Amino acid sequence: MTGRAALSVAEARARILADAPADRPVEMVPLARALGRTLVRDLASRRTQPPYPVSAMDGYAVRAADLARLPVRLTQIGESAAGHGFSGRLGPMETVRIFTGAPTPDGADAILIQEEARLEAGFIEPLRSVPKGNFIRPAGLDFAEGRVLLQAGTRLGPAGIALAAAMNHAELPVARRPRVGIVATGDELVLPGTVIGRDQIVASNAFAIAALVEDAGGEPLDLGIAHDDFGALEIAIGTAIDAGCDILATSGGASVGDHDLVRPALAKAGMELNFWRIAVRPGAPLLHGRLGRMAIIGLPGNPVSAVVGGVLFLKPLVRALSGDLFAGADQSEAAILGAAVDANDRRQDFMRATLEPGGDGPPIATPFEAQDSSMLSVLAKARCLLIRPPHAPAAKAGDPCRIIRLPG
Ligand SMILES: Nc1nc2c(c(=O)[nH]1)N[C@H]1C(S)=C(S)[C@@H](COP(=O)(O)OP(=O)(O)OC[C@H]3O[C@@H](n4cnc5c(N)ncnc54)[C@H](O)[C@@H]3O)O[C@H]1N2
Ligand code: MOO
Repeated sequence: MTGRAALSVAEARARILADAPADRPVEMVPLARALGRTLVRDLASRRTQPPYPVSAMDGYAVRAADLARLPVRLTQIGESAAGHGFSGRLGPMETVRIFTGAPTPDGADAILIQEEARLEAGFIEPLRSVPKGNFIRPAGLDFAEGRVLLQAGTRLGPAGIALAAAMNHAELPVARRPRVGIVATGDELVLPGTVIGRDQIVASNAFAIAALVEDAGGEPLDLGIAHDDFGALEIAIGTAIDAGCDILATSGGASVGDHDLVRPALAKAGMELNFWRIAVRPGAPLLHGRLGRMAIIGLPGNPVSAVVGGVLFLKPLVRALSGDLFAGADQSEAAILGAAVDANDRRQDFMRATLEPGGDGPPIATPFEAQDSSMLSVLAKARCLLIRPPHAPAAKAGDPCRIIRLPG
């Protein structure tokens, strides 16, 4: 970092999201593949639910007035089960055996549960009176045909998917998952599970970034490892464009060293740079730009910096391109410091921390001693990032703080 004022985390995220195209390609997906997808159109019900009055219990369909003065004896004239209603009509002192979910027969206005009736000499003898409407779910209790029950921008979870099914939609209009090309850069990198030479290290960033993308609702596309030369980077950039990537996420080569070629290679390919380097720790050499319709997020190579940059910037962009109207919402939540922390400098700090339940209050976040941005062993133990605002004064255990939970 140089001494000049760098963008804040919030400004950088806002600029990335402001640059994201609002019109997302739409695709229809079957209900079974809709989990986590975002609706792009309001969904109105194609039917009324329940479509007719139904019984909420197993028992007897009755006329409440017949039970006003007990004892009485009712004659059972038929049965109504779910899927097999009773086609006749209930007259005075008549009853129909009924089961949960079955249509209420014409003439009946209440359900007497079977625990409150007994069979007496071939008749049904109610043990109590019931009010009109007892245990009857009226038609349209849940929803009526034509009503919009799921709004555009809704992220579909189990309940939303069930509701869409109940509304008689087999396929749902959702935003196409953004495709994210991922390229790791560095001469030292080799794939896990291969023979590792001297001076080589195992490439791990692409796996973390792909997992983050998948978790956020995107479609990761691994473009492999590009060596630190213009040719290799050009090929990777070209492959991302040809594959129709919405985003190209690079890792490594983002800093100021002689072999940090990502920015010059992207510039050579025609990228319009939005910004490079921000006031954050870890992950300062973050880059954002645009190459045609493809957004570029250049993440630093340090493994923790790559993940933190992924959580803070790539995830909201993937969410935005997935149709999520709240993609830019603050991801942070309140917590209590579990240990003292030093005063912060001008970079907003995201310290790796444990997270424990705080009883009735907010959870307790305790930062690890080791905060080096190369240490995946610490990141993997962390449950959250403890946010230290720029120029925050020293704070002690018990002070309020803000955190971002880490995925997984
Ligand atoms: N003189 C300066 N040096 C550095 C600065 C600076 O401002 N001035 N910034 C530092 C900061 S902050 C960071 S973060 C790093 C980021 O550098 P790069 O993005 O160029 O990353 P590399 O140099 O390529 O790699 C850094 C580190 O991470 C390892 N790495 C890279 N890719 C992967 C991968 N896919 N999987 C696992 N590990 C990876 C790489 O071997 C290096 O050890 O720059 C500082 N320097
Ligand atoms: O920002 Mo770098 O991520 O300090 O290590």
